Amino acid sequence: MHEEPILKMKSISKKFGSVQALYQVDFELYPNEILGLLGDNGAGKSTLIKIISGVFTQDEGEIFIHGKSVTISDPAGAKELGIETVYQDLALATKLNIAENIFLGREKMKKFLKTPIQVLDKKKMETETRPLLERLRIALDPKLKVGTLSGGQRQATAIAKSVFWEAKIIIMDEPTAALGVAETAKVRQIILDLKKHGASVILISHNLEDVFSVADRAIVLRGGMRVGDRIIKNTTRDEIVKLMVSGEQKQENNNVQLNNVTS
Ligand SMILES: Nc1ncnc2c1ncn2[C@@H]1O[C@H](COP(=O)(O)OP(=O)(O)OP(=O)(O)O)[C@@H](O)[C@H]1O
Repeated sequence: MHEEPILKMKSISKKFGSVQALYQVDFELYPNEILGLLGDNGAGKSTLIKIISGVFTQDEGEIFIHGKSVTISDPAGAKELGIETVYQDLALATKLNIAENIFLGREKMKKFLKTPIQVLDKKKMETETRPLLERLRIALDPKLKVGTLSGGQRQATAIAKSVFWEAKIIIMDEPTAALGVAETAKVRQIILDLKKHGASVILISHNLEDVFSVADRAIVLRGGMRVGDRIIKNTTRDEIVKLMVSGEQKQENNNVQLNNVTS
């Protein structure tokens, strides 16, 4: 791919005490791309996405959005840049309905003329949520309480929320963990729909089938370093597993850092 990345990270390093969680990691995400971020436990995946989503700040390295250098100092700053993260715990309010969750923190209020009274405009929130769910082919009534939904339906709600707020970059942390076969298939379809609607997705998953069924490309981390970058249609599950387990000993053409970096 030769177009400009929507997100580019250059030589990102992060230490926690004496633990080098990331070391000079380069990372790029292209417009309209689904990118799998893979690696064994402790490889540095969560640290990297937390830097992108403003939870952590890198010790070294630079981040560019559409070629422009940016500082992402907190999660609100990431949202302003169009970056939304769907964490494993989904951060939904189970006692509220789907529409109220979509608008959580950014509620629509009814205003009464000549009084300071404001109440939630539930009808408006539901009316705006309905076409959103239809667009993503999520067959759910916006009035359903999130507490009554299955794991897959909750995942769909969390994804719909990020779409509603026009995220350009959607980060998903293990979206199919703990889902059954049918629900996993539905979540994969929603991820493909996100791409159809113009978003770029970073997908962290231990499930290689997720990555092979939806992703265009995969970046592999190992021991805090980037050890592989593969176009999915040109690689195999075996090759990816080998990269995750032992990295690779030949220099790639895209600045992959090897374990024995000499600086
Ligand atoms: N807040 C923290 N404090 C101290 N060490 C941390 C912290 N977060 C991560 N680490 C360490 O940084 C390294 C990378 O961890 P990270 O969670 O990014 O890996 P991961 O690839 O997401 O792993 P997993 O798949 O197990 O979630 C690990 O050695 C981990 O113990």
